[in-house]
Amino acid sequence: MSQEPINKQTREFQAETKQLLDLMIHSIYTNKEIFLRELISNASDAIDKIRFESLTNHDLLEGQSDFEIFIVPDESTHTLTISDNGIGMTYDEVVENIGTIAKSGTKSFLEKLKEKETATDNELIGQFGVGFYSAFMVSDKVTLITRAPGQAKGVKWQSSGDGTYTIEEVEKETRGTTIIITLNDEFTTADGSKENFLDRYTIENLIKKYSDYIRYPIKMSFIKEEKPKDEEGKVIEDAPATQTVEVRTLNSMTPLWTRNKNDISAEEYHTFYKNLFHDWEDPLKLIHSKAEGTVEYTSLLFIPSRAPFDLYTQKSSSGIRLYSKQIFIMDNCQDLLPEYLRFVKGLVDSPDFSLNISRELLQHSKQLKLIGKNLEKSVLKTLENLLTNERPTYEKFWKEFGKALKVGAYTDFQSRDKLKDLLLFSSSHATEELTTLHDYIERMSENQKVIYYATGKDRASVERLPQMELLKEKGIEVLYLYDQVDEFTIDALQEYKEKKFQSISRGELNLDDIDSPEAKKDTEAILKENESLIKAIKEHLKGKIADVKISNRLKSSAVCLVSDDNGISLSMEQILSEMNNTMYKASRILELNPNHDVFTVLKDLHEATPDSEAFKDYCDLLYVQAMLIEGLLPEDPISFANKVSNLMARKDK
Ligand SMILES: Nc1ncnc2c1ncn2[C@@H]1O[C@H](COP(=O)(O)OP(=O)(O)OP(=O)(O)O)[C@@H](O)[C@H]1O
Repeated sequence: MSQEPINKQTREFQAETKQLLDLMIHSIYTNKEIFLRELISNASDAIDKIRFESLTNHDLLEGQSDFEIFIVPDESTHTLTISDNGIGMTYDEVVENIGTIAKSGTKSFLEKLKEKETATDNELIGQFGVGFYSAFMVSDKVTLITRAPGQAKGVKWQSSGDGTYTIEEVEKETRGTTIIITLNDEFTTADGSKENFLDRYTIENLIKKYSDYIRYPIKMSFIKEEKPKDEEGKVIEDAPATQTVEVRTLNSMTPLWTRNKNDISAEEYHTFYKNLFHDWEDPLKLIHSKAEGTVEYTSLLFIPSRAPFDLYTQKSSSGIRLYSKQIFIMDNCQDLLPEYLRFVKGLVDSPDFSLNISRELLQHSKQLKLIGKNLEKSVLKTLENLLTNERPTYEKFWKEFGKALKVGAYTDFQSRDKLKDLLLFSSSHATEELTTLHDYIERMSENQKVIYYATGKDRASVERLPQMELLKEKGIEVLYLYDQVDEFTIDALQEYKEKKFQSISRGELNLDDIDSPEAKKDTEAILKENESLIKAIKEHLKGKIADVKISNRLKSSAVCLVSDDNGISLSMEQILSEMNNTMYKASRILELNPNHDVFTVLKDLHEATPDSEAFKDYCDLLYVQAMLIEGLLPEDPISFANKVSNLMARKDK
């Protein structure tokens, strides 16, 4: 670094940051007081970091190891100052962390906010940490002065939230970060405004409410007015009062999880959760447990009420924090819970971990694996109990996180078995209700050999499938799969309680009466009788389909497209092609309904002139019809449209 300080520069915020600041300033969030919680949480994180790093590099502390956060309200300047002696930031870190939005969650938050479809602003904003920028909700100007340990110079950053900020190097004696908020007039006087953030009593209450558990003292000075006392210790009433400054610690610093769970109220748990994980809503469920024995730990886990927007993107990280004897080691501790449970938030505190354990070592630690196993077990047990005893709550959970469990059952071989009883599906059994696989089996008749399922984008499109008609008529229940992952999950499970899964659009239907030897004989007879017709259709559609069959699954529709039992299904082919993977193709089988009038027309056309244009057009039209029913687009829509038009104008011969 050069000796000369870097002079003041004015820089522009990144476009997305500007957008976020605009939202803050124009105040979409009514609960403005949370700005203090956010800044204190940042300060506490910064102290956590230096505390941790100083274990291996004591010099970082620069001789100052009493960690603290200090708050100074100043009536004369209308400022509120929050200082910490944490890790601070270098010049580049300030630019990186404060001028840009690096977090994908924030980006997707902004996108969602633009759409404004799913929730109100308050709900949305509550779902992600508004962080540092929340200071702009209450201020005209924010100044940040910071110095990282070992750096000769500090950095001063300042902005009025108007799209630009200034940054320069400055002298700063002590390590850490000081944030000076110049409060907007609205927040400096008690009259006419809801909040006065210069009022010590207000600040004290806010700290109690949001930041009581913070592990470092949050201090503020109070002016104490006292009348002097005489030699006997009696107050001298007529003497003028003297003012003394008294520094008080505002928070109790007792980590909630170390307390006895019978002494903790639901509200305390919820406030703790909301503060630590920046959620706006209470958690759906919490699990607080202590384990002693081979491995000793306390865990406090929360199942949120709502899934974050980025849960299913790869960037989403685990929400588990690791502590050792109440000292923070790391957040996003991925190895504690399997990937599919990454929506679970919480913490683990175990004296069995050394504080300076590296992520790499941790990954291989036996204790971590053991704790992880127990945590997974207790989350699944909690979900099982919810499913059995609190079905509406479980369904609420399922709506938010069901997909995570389905992905788990598909990708996590070891957990598949544990997850299968927790899965819910729509089915033909009841319109509004979801079913477990267990309940499906319970309702099955003794003769039913397999569990039927159908895929489609929603209930209406599945119910319109021609293949459904027969099953409905026979009163056979069919699971409806709407989610892309569903079919992968079903494929991975293969069977449930020894009943295999069977797509209604694949292979044989395995229905007793239609697959009976007599029915088979019938189909074979029709096939034989129409051998040359079938051959001609197959020949004409060569390259598009693998086979033509006489169907035993159609009632009133003329055709349907199915795939065989090997390889992938048609719906999976579509999913893969949406992911730009066109390597895998389902083998298409065109099934014809021999009882449909179209079949007779086709037969007559073929018998009259085996290779007439009309016959070929009819084959094409039937094929495209079958594709459309499956939600597939015709390869040549113009030719299809022309053929339909010709038919409508009865120009075909
Ligand atoms: N007091 C501080 N000391 C050191 N670094 C800080 C401080 N405040 C903020 N930062 C840095 O700025 C970054 C951005 O802060 P911001 O509050 O916007 O988000 P965050 O804390 O990362 O996320 P979230 O608020 O969602 O937990 C932090 O990750 C941290 O690196």
